[in-house]
Amino acid sequence: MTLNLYNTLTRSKEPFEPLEPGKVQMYYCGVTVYDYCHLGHARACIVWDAVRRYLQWRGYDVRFVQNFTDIDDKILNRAREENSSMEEVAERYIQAYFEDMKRLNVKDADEYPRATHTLDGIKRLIHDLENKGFAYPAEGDVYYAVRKFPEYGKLSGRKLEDLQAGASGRVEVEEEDTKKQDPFDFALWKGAKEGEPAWESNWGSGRPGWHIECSAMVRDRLGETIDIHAGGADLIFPHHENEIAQSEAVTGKPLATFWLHNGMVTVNGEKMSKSLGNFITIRELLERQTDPMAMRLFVLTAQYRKPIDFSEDAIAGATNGWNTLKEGLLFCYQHGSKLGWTEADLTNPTKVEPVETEVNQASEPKPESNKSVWQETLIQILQPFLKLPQAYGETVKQYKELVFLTIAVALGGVSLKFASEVLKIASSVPFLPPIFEIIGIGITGRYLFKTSTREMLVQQVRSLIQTVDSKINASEEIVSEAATQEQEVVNEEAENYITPNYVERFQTALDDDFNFAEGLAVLFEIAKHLRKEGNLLVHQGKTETNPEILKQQWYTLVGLAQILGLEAQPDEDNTNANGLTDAEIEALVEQRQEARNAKDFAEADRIRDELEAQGIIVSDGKAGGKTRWHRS
Ligand SMILES: Nc1ncnc2c1ncn2[C@@H]1O[C@H](COP(=O)(O)OP(=O)(O)OP(=O)(O)O)[C@@H](O)[C@H]1O
Ligand SMILES: [Zn+2]
Repeated sequence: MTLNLYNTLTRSKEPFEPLEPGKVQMYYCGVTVYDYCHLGHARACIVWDAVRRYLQWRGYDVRFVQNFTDIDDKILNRAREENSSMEEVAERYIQAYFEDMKRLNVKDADEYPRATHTLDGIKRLIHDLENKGFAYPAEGDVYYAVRKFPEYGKLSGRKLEDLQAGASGRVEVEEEDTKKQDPFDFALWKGAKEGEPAWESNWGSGRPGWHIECSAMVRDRLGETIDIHAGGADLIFPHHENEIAQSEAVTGKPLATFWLHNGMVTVNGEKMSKSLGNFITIRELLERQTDPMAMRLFVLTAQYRKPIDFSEDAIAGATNGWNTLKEGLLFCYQHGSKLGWTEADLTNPTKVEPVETEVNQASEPKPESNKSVWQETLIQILQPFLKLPQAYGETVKQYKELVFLTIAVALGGVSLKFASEVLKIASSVPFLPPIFEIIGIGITGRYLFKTSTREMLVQQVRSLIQTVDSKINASEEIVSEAATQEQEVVNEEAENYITPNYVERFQTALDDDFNFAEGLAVLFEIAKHLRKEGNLLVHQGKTETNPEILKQQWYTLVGLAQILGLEAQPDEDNTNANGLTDAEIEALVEQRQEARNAKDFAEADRIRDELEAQGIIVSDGKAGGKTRWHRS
C-alpha cells in the first residue's frame, strides 16, 4: 500500500517517498508568540501531530522540528502595550503554548528552535545570499532581490507580473519601500530602531526578517533538503515562497520535496485570526468544558486541506461524536470484567500493526530465514487456518482440530526442531486438541511416513487439508440450508469480524492524502458496534459477538484512535470498574474534612472506612495540615 500526498508544489497527489528510505525530516512553521493560541492554531498543530503519528505508525522514523517565531513586530507591539519586553512576552506565550498543547494531546516536537537562538545561522544565510548576488544592503537593512530568482512564484503559482498588477493599486508606500530596488523585494535584515531589541551584524545592529528565520532553522536543524515542509495555507504566499527563494538560491537544491498545507479555521467564511479579532482561544473553549478530544475531533472530521467553519453547533456536534467514541474506548472498563477479560488483557493490548507496506520492508529488513523450504511451505499452508476467526463457532473448532491432526501426522515424519516450531504456531490458536492425541497421531504418522520424502509429506499435508476444506464447505452448506436464527447470528458474527477489515480500511483512508474523516468513520463503526454489544450485555446478559472477537475489536479501536491522538481516560468514567476515580476520592476526602470540622467524628470515620474498603488510605496532616490519600 502506498501513501499518496497532495503536494502544493506540484498541485497533485504523489506517492510519498522520503529521501532516505524509512526516515522523514519534517518542519512545521509554528506560532508567533504574542498571544494565546486560538482554534486556528489548534487545527494546524493537531493536523501535523496526527500526520506525524500516522507516519510513525506506518514505520517511518520521523524527525519533527517546529519553530517559535519570537522576534516579530506583533510581539514588540504587545510588549510596548504592556510595558514589558519582547523576551518576556514570548516566554509567557511559549509556556502557554505548551500547556494548551499538552491538553490537546499534541506530542512534543523533537526540537523547538527559536529565532533568538538562531541568529548565527540567520546571518550566515544572509551572507551566503549576498555573496551569490541575491541580497543587497540598503541603509542598514538587507533585502532579497526577488527578480534574481527565476523560479520565484513556483509554489504559489503567482507570477511577478500579476503581483505587480495587483500591487499597483496600493496607495500606501511603506517606509522600507523607498529602500528597495524593487517593490517585491523583501527584508532579510532590518536595521535597529530606537527602543527595539537588536543584534550586532556586519550590516550594523538590527534584527532578522520573518522569512529568513525559517530558512535558517531548517538548514541548521534538518539540512538542505527535507521531506516535508508543513504549515497553514495562509503561509504559501509570501512566507513559503520566500523561504524557497532564500534557501534554494543558496543551496541550488530543493528546500523540501513535499509542501503540505492545512486549511484555515474560518468564522463565517473568514480566517480566524488575532488581527481580525474573530477568534476563540483554546483556553476559552476548555474553560467552557469543551473536551479537548472533541476539539481534536472537530479538526479531524474535515479534509485537512479544506477550510472548516467554527460555530457552536460544530463544536457541539464534535462533542456528541466524542461521547460515542469515548464510550467505545472505555468499553473494557465498563464491560470487560463481565466478559471475562483480565487486568492483563487491558494493560497489554495487542498492538495494531499496519498492513504490509513498502516502508516496513525498507526500514526493517527481514532477518534471513533459517527455516528449510519444507518448513516454510508447511507454515504457508497453515497460515490461513491460523487466521480463521472463531466466529465460525463449532465449525471452525472442528476445522482447526482437523488441521492440527494433520500437523500431528506431519510431525511424525520430521525432526524435533520442526515439531517445536509447529507446536509454537499451534499454541497461538485456541481449541488445541489434547496433546496426547497429537503425539499419538504423530507416532502413527512417523510409522506411516517413515519412508516418505519431505516432498511427499508436503503433498500429503496438502491433500489432507483439501479434505478438511471440503468437509468445512459441506458443513457450511448444511448450515446454510438449515436457515435457522442461530445461523444468522453466526453469519453476522463472521461478517462483523471478516468483512470490515478495520485496520486496512483505516490505512487505505489515511494513505489517501490523510483522509482522517474516512479513518474516523472506521472508528465510529467499531465504537457503535461495541455500544450495541454493551447494551445487549446489560439487558440480555450476553453479547452477540464472541467476547474474544470483541476484545480484538476494542484493541483495534484503541490502537487506531491513538494514531489520531484520541485517548479516553478511564478515570473520567464514573462507572469505572477499577474503583473510585480521583475526583470521587477528592470529593469524599473533602466531605470527611467537613465532617471533622463540624466535629462529626462518626461521619468522618464512616467516610474513612468507606474509602478504605475501596483500597484508599487517608492520612491526616499535622494540626490543620492537608489530608493526603493514596491507593493501597
Ligand atoms: N485560522 C487558522 N486556521 C488554521 N491554521 C491557522 C490559522 N491561523 C494560523 N494558522 C496556522 O498556525 C500557525 C501559526 O501561525 P501564526 O502564529 O503565524 O499565526 P497568525 O497567522 O499570525 O495568526 P493570526 O492571524 O491570528 O495572528 C501557522 O502554520 C498558520 O498557518
Ligand atoms: Zn516558516
